[in-house]
Amino acid sequence: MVTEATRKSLLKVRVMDFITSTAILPLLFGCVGIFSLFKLLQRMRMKAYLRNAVVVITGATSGLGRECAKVFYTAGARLVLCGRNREALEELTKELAASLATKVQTHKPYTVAFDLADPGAIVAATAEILQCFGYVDVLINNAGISYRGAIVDTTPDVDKKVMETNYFGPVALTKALLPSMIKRRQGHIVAISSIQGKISIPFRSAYAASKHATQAFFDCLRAEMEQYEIEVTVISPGYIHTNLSVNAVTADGSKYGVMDKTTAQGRSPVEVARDVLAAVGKKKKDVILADLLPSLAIYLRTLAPGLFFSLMASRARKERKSKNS
Ligand SMILES: NC(=O)C1=CN([C@@H]2O[C@H](COP(=O)(O)OP(=O)(O)OC[C@H]3O[C@@H](n4cnc5c(N)ncnc54)[C@H](OP(=O)(O)O)[C@@H]3O)[C@@H](O)[C@H]2O)C=CC1
Ligand SMILES: CCCCCCCCCCCCCCCC(=O)OCC(=O)COP(=O)(O)O
Repeated sequence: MVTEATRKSLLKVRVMDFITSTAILPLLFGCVGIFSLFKLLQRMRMKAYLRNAVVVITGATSGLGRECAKVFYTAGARLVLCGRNREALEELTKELAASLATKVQTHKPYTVAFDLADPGAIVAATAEILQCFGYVDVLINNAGISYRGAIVDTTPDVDKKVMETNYFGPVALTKALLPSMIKRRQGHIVAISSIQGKISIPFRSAYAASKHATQAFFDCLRAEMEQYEIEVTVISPGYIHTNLSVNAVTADGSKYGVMDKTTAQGRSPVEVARDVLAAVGKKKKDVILADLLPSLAIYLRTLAPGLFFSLMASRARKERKSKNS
């Protein structure tokens, strides 16, 4: 009588016989080999692309921008670090110079301080940026502010401030740098958007609007720049543990000043910066860096908008209730 255990071991033997007697095993090894070789070549190409590249990072004084500065510096990029706070930029430059030796040659970064929300400052800043190395290979539009408030309470000045910082500023800087990239037929524009550039959640109107506008603008840019071989990457992260919520602006224009639980529980900016480096190195076009639920929510918004809107309305009700209690 054949027991269950004997039947299982017989089956195993037959499967092993099949694998060894056919071409499956060499085929399997071949596939793994080709895949590993492909990955190796991809990594080598990525490293070569970033080594010595002139990379401009806005919002380099804190959070994700600061961590991006570190990973791009370590990858051998020639950096131009931008932000409003000159001292913080200088401090970061010193910190980078003092960091441990890397395999590749590193370069002392330049710093350019300006306010992205001031349209008058962008022309002068662009000239200063171009003076650093003579050209720009990669522009990372990272700087941004968030917002918390109900639409009915929010002053138009707050809507404008968020749009100036997150949308009009990066758009103006990008446009100012494009002619030199087009002339060289080389360049890469990166926009750090957000999951909220793909879906809108309650009490974030100005922020979500600015990020949706960012996504739309840079998608148009990608299509228009293809003829010049200029790359455009839009990156949409979920929550990251930075000071974004602390620095957020509220309905009346005051600082929110609170580290939200969602922000505190967000991904480490170090990890996200590594993902940004990989996305840029691989010349990705559109990248979502978020957990399963926010990623699924994007599909839900497209495939079942009615259900998505009900979920957002219920979220708004809950948030209003918890604020009033
Ligand atoms: N944290 C998160 O959960 C998420 C963040 N993001 C995006 O990541 C990007 C970086 O934010 P994060 O690091 O989290 O937040 P931080 O508040 O830590 O950093 C924001 C950066 O933007 C700069 N900045 C703000 N306003 C201006 C301005 N008017 N002109 C010039 N620079 C300015 C700040 O510099 P200064 O020193 O001048 O204030 C700072 O360096 C933003 O675009 C944000 O929308 C996207 C998804 C999730
Ligand atoms: C098929 C099943 C799908 C189930 C979907 C359920 C819907 C869940 C809603 C999830 C909402 C996620 C919001 C994520 C927001 C986010 O990650 O924002 C990133 C930021 O930019 C953070 O900025 P903030 O200032 O808001 O902290």
